[in-house]
Amino acid sequence: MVAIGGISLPRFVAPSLHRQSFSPPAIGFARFPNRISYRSTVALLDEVEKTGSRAAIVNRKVDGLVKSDCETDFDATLGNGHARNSGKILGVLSTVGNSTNIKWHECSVGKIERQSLLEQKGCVIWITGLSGSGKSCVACALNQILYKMGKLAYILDGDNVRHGLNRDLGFKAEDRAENIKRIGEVAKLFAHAGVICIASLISPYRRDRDACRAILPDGYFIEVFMDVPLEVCEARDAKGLYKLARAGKIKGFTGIDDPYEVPLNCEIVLKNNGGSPCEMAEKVMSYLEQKGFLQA
Ligand SMILES: Nc1ncnc2c1ncn2[C@@H]1O[C@H](COP(=O)(O)OS(=O)(=O)O)[C@@H](OP(=O)(O)O)[C@H]1O
Ligand SMILES: Nc1ncnc2c1ncn2[C@@H]1O[C@H](COP(=O)(O)OP(=O)(O)O)[C@@H](O)[C@H]1O
Repeated sequence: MVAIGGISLPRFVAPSLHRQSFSPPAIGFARFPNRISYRSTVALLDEVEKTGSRAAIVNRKVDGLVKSDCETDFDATLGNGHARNSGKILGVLSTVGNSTNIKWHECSVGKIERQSLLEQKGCVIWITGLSGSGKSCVACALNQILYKMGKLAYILDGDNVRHGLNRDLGFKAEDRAENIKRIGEVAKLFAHAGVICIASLISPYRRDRDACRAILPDGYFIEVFMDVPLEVCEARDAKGLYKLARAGKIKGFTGIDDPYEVPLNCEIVLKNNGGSPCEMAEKVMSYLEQKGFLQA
């Protein structure tokens, strides 16, 4: 661990911190001296307008950009994939679920361009585990480490999203399924935006987690299991909810009278006594680095 500005940071971030300043990068073209200039951007955009496609940018390999397989996958899962799955394509209009006569709009600034801008790859880190297992602490520690490295992450915390988007949902199985589905879809959009999206929610049912995995390209859904026994979570009881559940004042509480299905083949397992949240986040960082998510 190293202590910088009163914040303890794990070893993982120390080398880069020695080399570079802490300030978050400025936004705008000025930040990318090694990238395409404003003048040539305008020229390219003119060409895009003329040809009506993003191919001008992609095929000219500006800044080494090439449309990758993964982007094709993302495009498919975002729009056309759904239309194709619905089996009903009416010329350029599609029917997706109950949405009739809709059309997918393309833009010349795509995932590859955003990745290049952010110097990272968007993905979803899905942290699952019992209440009190340490999901939020790990999510926050991970977010801090990434921020200090100049990487953009965003946390979708079950508790927080239930304050807004999912405020209409309770804790019955179908409400949890809807909660997880919506957060999965939002997380996919963040990943497509190039952001490292950290979803932290109990997500107790395997089927619901697997459905979120299925809407992302292979490798872009990273499931992290907080492997902390119920007794430990209950002893922590940070919010006093286990006590209420044991007293019968909360019904259907995960681990008490509602099931938690342990992941069978997740990417990362964080065991109880595996160290502080920061040390656990360091393990996730190693995975991200090894898989190339910390570069464009
Ligand atoms: N019945 C029941 N079961 C489990 N948890 C409950 C329940 N009622 C309220 N809470 C509080 O809601 C938080 C879990 O919300 P999630 O959106 O993560 O749950 S789920 O994924 O839809 O199962 C959870 O937060 P965490 O402790 O951070 O996990 C609890 O604070
Ligand atoms: N790695 C850890 N080791 C020991 N205690 C922890 C650890 N991570 C979290 N805790 C404790 O557990 C409590 C619940 O953590 P939290 O992140 O809120 O869990 P969750 O989001 O899964 O409900 C916190 O009050 C914290 O003190």
